[in-house]
Amino acid sequence: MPIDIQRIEIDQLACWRIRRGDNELLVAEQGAQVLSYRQGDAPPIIWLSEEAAFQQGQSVRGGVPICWPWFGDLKRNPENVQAAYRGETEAPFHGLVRGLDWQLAQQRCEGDTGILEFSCPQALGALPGWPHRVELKLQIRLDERLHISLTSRNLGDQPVAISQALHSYFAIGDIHQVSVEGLDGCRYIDTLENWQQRQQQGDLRFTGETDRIYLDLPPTLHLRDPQLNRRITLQTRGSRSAILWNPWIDKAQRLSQFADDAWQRMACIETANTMDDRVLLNAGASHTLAVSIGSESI
Ligand SMILES: O=P(O)(O)OC[C@H]1O[C@@H](O)[C@H](O)[C@@H](O)[C@@H]1O
Repeated sequence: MPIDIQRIEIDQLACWRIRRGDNELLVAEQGAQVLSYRQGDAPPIIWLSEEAAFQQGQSVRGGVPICWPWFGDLKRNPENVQAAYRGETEAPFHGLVRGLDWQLAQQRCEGDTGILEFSCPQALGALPGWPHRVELKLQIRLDERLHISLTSRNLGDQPVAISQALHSYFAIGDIHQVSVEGLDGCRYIDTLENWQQRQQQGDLRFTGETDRIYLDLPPTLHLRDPQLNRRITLQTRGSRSAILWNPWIDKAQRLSQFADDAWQRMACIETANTMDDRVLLNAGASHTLAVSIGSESI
């Protein structure tokens, strides 16, 4: 299986493209953000907005942005995650690293696998308002699936609490037809219903704006897509929570880099450590949050 790894530029962003046979993965150094992933001629698996902007300092809409060292609105995070931020200015949504330049530590092939490794040197004490020293690394591996793993190692001498997510946007045929399998019986927080806690019955179908934090999850979820005749599988490690998100009609109009009708063609399943699944990193401890993404015909 031929593997080709190339550095390319897309507008203002330095990117890496791995080709493995007829599979292609695109990753921006900024935010160590996976931008797109497709297998052969099939529609992409990871969704990238047709209105995506490739500008410095601004997360690209689509792909897999990294939310770290907190997920979402800091004020909605557990106390110890909030306390880790000491900044005077309002804490940015989804943490501090998605618009930063990460460094490519390595690009290599191991047999049939293409590998990129990035590190975020700013997390070692230079993030604004976040005075902790954490070694933060992202490894991306492409074999017949896409494997993304984010490792945080606390190099300080005090514990530090983080929440985080691999904010994955999936490309789908039609939001009205897809379902997410594996959530049955799980607790979730419905952020659109006053953050009330509920319990999932059966598979999830999208019937309106959806913004939920699922808890106590099993390690495998599926996104079933009858229109594209496929089932995307997510296998996670180091995670018991995920955010299921679709902005639907009104919020789509308020989002940056997002076409008014794009909500029909994407759904986010964000592999996470959030709410009571947050991570407390003791001095010297490390934690890896990982997802492997594959697709099969149905
Ligand atoms: O526009 P952003 O900052 O990339 O956030 C997109 C979405 O990210 C999701 O993770 C949140 O649950 C949503 O509430 C949010 O709208």
